[in-house]
Amino acid sequence: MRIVGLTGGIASGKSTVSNLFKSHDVPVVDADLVAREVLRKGSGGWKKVVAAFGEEILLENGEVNRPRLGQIVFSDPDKRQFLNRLLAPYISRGIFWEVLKLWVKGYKVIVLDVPLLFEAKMDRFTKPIIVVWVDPETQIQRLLARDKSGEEDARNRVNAQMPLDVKRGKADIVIDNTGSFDDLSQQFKNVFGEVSKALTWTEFWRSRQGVFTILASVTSGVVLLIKAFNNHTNIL
Ligand SMILES: CC(C)(COP(=O)(O)OP(=O)(O)OC[C@H]1O[C@@H](n2cnc3c(N)ncnc32)[C@H](O)[C@@H]1O)[C@@H](O)C(=O)NCCC(=O)NCCS
Ligand SMILES: Nc1ncnc2c1ncn2[C@@H]1O[C@H](COP(=O)(O)OP(=O)(O)OP(=O)(O)O)[C@@H](O)[C@H]1O
Repeated sequence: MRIVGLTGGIASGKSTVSNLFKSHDVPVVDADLVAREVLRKGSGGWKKVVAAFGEEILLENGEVNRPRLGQIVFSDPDKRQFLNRLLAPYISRGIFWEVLKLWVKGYKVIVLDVPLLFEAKMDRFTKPIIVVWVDPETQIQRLLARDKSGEEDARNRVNAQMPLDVKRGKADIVIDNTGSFDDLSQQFKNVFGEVSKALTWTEFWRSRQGVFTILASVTSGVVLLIKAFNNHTNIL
């Protein structure tokens, strides 16, 4: 199995590239969606965040007011680090389960779309690492056009992340998304060909996917044993 890392900056085009992978039947685990789940009302992450940031970050229905929490953490690096530390274990666990489910289903290639792949040190588990790059001005313009949240908020969000040029330096494959959608599709064709090749054994172990495979095998073995035990005791 190959776990491909897909990262970049906010609004650099990760979801657009994810959609191209999905249209080629390659499943994508989206860290932003996992992060949303771990903040759902009543979940472990929600309880920690409410205890730390207070009930003023909640909507009337008890869900987290995401724009409000966003304003707080994207304008204050300490609070953002604090939130990251609170949620990181829940997000990593959520991603692990999503990958495990796809591994059990027998998928040979899985893409992890994680905006903070390097910051969260998840790059260790992925090979190759694809960085979707755009120049800073295009990034801001696309972010403003998409989120309509104002220039200050947009710049705060961009500045909250590792600079895209640094991420580009850490990539195995760079997709330059400064051009048109057609341009992106053309680059994607080459990337897809590269990603579909099998990993060599050295790449497999160096990227720690061997560790994941062992962990996944043990976990699914334990789950099967628990199920068998439950069935057995029900019969008794
Ligand atoms: C602060 C929150 C509530 C704001 O929610 P909002 O709906 O406005 O934004 P959304 O979640 O859609 O994120 C949009 C983009 O912001 C960037 N981003 C999100 N969290 C962070 C962060 N902690 N640091 C830097 N960039 C971030 C990512 O590029 C992401 O794609 C939310 O982003 C959040 O819970 N962040 C912490 C969890 C996290 O680290 N998520 C990233 C997954 S790796
Ligand atoms: N090549 C392109 N030309 C024009 N617009 C583009 C191009 N690629 C992406 N976009 C647009 O830019 C915006 C950001 O793209 P996308 O949502 O894919 O970024 P993202 O990296 O997933 O963002 P986030 O980190 O916030 O999840 C979207 O509105 C998308 O339609």
